[in-house]
Amino acid sequence: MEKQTRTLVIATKNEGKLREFKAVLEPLGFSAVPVGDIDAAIAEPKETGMTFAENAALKATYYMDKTGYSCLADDSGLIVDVLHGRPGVYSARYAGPQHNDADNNAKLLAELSGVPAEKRTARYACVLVLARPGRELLTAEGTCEGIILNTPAGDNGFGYDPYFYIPEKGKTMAEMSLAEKNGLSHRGKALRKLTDLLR
Ligand SMILES: O=P(O)(O)OP(=O)(O)OP(=O)(O)OC[C@H]1O[C@@H](n2cnc3c(O)ncnc32)[C@H](O)[C@@H]1O
Ligand SMILES: [Mg+2]
Repeated sequence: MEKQTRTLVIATKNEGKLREFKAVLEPLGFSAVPVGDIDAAIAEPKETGMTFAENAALKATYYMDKTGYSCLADDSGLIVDVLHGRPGVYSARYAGPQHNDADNNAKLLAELSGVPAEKRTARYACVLVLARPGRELLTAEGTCEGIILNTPAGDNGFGYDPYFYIPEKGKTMAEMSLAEKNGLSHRGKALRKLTDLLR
């Protein structure tokens, strides 16, 4: 019973997200198991929602139904002001369905070409949904403000992190350790809210 309630299946196929989840959840006594370890054959659901919240709920419910476990899903993305919120919910597939970080970053830079630094404001947003058999969904969200650089810096993180600069820290998210990123990121904030709800 104890173990059952403390195991969280992480409903993501993204290794970068999984690393961040484990770093926050495991010290709090949760065992964070990627859904691929439960059943590698489960196909990814189509993310048909128009919002992060809809897609996070869709993924959490889908994987709970497939596995029978409590499943924690994350839907997140990059919101760029001068691009009217793009890529937003399409962040993973901005440059096409292949989910390629390099292609997505190249497209982002092309869209921002000629835009001066002061107009390159952006934020990351994350919505987490925990689906538990027979219970209501739990939701938590977080955001993190930054500026989109023209040249990448750092090798940590994933996705848009080498271009996502945090002025207060004087570095990009890809220049931060896992712990430092989790301390201020959209996902870290959402995760702390969610684990508070579980106490
Ligand atoms: O759906 P799952 O399987 O969780 O994995 P995914 O990568 O497809 O995840 P999303 O559908 O939520 O798309 C989120 C995209 O937004 C970007 N993103 C989100 N959080 C990020 C972060 O912390 N650092 C860099 N890029 C991030 C990145 O391109 C992600 O692929
Ligand atoms: Mg996805």
